[in-house]
Amino acid sequence: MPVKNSKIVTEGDPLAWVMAPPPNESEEQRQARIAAEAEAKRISDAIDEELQRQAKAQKRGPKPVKILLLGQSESGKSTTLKNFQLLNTPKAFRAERASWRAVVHLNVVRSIRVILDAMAEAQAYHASTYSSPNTPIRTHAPDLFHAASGSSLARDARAQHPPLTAEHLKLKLRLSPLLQVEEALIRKLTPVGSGEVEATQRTSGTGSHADRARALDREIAVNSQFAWKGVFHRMMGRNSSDGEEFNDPDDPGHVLHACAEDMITLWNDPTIKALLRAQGIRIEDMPGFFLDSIARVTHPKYIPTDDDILRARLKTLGVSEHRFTIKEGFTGGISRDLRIYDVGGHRSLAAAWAPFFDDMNAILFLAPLSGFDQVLAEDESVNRLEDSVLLWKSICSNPLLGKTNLILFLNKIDIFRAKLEAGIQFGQYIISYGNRPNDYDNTSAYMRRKFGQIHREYSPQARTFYCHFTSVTDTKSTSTVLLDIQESIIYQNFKSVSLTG
Ligand SMILES: Nc1nc2c(ncn2[C@@H]2O[C@H](COP(=O)(O)OP(=O)(O)OP(=O)(O)O)[C@@H](O)[C@H]2O)c(=O)[nH]1
Ligand SMILES: [Mg+2]
Repeated sequence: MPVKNSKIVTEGDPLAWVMAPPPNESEEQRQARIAAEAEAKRISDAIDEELQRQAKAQKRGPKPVKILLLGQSESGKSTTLKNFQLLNTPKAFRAERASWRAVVHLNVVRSIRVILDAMAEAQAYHASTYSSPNTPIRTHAPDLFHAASGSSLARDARAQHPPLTAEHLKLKLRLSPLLQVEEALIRKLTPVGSGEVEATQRTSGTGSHADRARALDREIAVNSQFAWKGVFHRMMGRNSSDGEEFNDPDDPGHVLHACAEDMITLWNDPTIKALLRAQGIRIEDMPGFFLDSIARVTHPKYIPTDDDILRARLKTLGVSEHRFTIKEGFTGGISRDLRIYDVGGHRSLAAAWAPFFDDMNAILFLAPLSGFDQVLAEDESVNRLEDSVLLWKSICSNPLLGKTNLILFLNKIDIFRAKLEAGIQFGQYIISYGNRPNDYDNTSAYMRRKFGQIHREYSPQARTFYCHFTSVTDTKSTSTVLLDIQESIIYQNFKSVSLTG
């Protein structure tokens, strides 16, 4: 019987033929099949019901708010992310403090290495009459504004290397174990597959001969924050986050502690300070500067503070998504999912990310104003501020991002101010600024106008220019701005007054 029926049913319908019961089915088999089919249908209905419930819930629930952080390397993207974490998930942020200890240590060692390299260059200079040849370097950006790389300025100053004494050379020798510490820290921070060590420039980057030599130095970049954090959690004692000592006898922190006094002596030595000045190196403006706190950060019981974590420098590799739930109260009673995307700002990639992020509610673009007298680590013929302007232009003009809100942070204004106050002439690097006053108000307003002009001219369709002068290592002022941004995006209602401060 079933054979006949199934034949009739399957005619012209291959799918029905496949689904049809087997030709010689017994009554017992038929019952079992019908029971199995009923069970399968029950399960399938339950799945459908769940899917429908989820779809309804998703329709009802507000969409997640998505923000992409963009900007050149060292512009402050990851630091801004840390501010979002501190604002929305302070407990989780603080629970990970101990993991940052090694990063701070690595930063200290790198700063000391910059000094040791500068000393080596001074020694070489005094040992011979060698003077470096003038390498041709592009001095201006033709289309936007004229920006000089500054190499010739640094070259002039280098002629005044103060001579080093035997005491200096002894100090240099005693600090050499730090080089092994750097290796050990790098190995620990980059478990297999989680990071990469790349050639990069560590100095303030005035493009001098010294900088070119240092371009061969390495900076580590990590892919997944969790991989390296995990390693350090395992290294720590049980109550480490409360300030317990590292229990591991191989902890590189022990060597740092042993070298602390020598590092302090070196950093405070007037000849060394003069030497750094002569070579145009401003360590205090470099990322991850902790030399004014050596005793504290090398103490065996040292646990980084919020400020230390924000100042610690660890280069980002790749892209990472960070999820938060914005708590009720911030958003007037509703709770919303917030997703922040942090990408590595290496030059070859920064602009390439953009098209993958056309569904962002906002792009937060960081342009460090302090880079006006620096060149890129990746390409020393390019002025950093000029590079930021070009990247900004490419984001503004990208048709895929035409409807995305762009929020500009003119960042690192603390370093920017310090440089101007130290007498570094803005107009000497940003040639188009000419000889207008070298003060913060005029120079910052000039740059804001430049970025605003590009935004206006290159946006595919009209949109508002949101700009803020920031120093994202300052958590207090940054949290006010970020709160404003979170709320503005949620309500699709940017408060231009508070954002264009
Ligand atoms: N003084 C000062 N330092 C800052 C400021 N913003 C960031 N920094 C420091 O600059 C360094 C680089 O910041 P990051 O946030 O790591 O830069 P990034 O844009 O994520 O860089 P990549 O990961 O290489 O793309 C860190 O050591 C920060 O502490 C600022 O406004 N002022
Ligand atoms: Mg980063």
